[in-house]
Amino acid sequence: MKKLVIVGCGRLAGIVADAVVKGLLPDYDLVGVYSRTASKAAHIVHKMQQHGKPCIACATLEELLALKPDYLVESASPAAMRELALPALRNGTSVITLSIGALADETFYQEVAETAKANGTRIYIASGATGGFDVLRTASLMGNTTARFFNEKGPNGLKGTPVYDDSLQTEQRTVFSGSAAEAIRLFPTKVNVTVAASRASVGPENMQVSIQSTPGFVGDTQKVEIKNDQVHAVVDIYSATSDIAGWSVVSTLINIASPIVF
Ligand SMILES: NC(=O)C1=CN([C@@H]2O[C@H](COP(=O)(O)OP(=O)(O)OC[C@H]3O[C@@H](n4cnc5c(N)ncnc54)[C@H](OP(=O)(O)O)[C@@H]3O)[C@@H](O)[C@H]2O)C=CC1
Ligand SMILES: O=C([O-])CC(=O)C(=O)O
Repeated sequence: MKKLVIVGCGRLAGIVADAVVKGLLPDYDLVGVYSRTASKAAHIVHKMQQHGKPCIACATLEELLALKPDYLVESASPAAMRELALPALRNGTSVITLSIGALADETFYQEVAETAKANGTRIYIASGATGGFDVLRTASLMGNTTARFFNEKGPNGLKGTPVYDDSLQTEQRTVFSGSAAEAIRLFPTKVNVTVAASRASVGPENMQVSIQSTPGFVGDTQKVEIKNDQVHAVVDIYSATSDIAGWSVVSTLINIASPIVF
């Protein structure tokens, strides 16, 4: 059995824990969880215990890593990913991350890659609310490639960000246009998808991103378009909630343990 832990016990972590309970991840034991607010970690532990699965709530990241997990699911934030990636990799723990925005920083990205290699560990970039990383990478390898990313949200999905004002409730507007690197700086927890798609293709500085706010729109559309001399591919995903991102972690974990890999 592989030892699994989770950092960041919110909505998406709950989907992973439920998958363990439902028997969708038979190759893993969820041995520990850690979250900024202790009660969130305790909630997952309680659920696991109700199903006869031992799991502990750790008070610190160090305590969690001392469990010597094989895999750590990061479902917290890009800031958390920045803090935990190197210690986890040095601990012999591979990381499945949803907060790919942390990997927009080139220096950090290289350091993570070198540390993973030196320790026989890996970072797995979950497809999250987008996907098609196989075709994005393949088309990029062919050369002369451009890529762009379009995200549509409702105004409520932008509340608390620097671009939000009440006029967005009645007016459709492009609220951001720039690179994926700039996008994740402005919306640190909302556009991990753009950095993920960029890392599979042209990189965060070269992925052109636009974000449109549409009154009354519920959920997110994430559309990646890649072009080279021969290929034109569009990955266009609408999702009513972000649950697809939690399920993409379940899918990644199944892949890691599977004799047949997608
Ligand atoms: N790649 C993708 O497509 C997507 C990626 N995401 C990423 O996944 C993350 C999780 O999403 P979601 O589950 O919906 O978010 P939630 O806010 O529901 O859960 C995140 C949890 O992580 C905890 N947390 C935050 N920072 C830290 C930290 N430094 N150390 C430990 N715990 C921490 C939060 O604590 P507290 O309760 O104290 O706030 C919260 O309980 C997002 O922040 C985003 O970065 C999300 C959607 C799609
Ligand atoms: O809107 C979504 O579900 C995608 C998201 O949060 C992200 O990329 O960080």
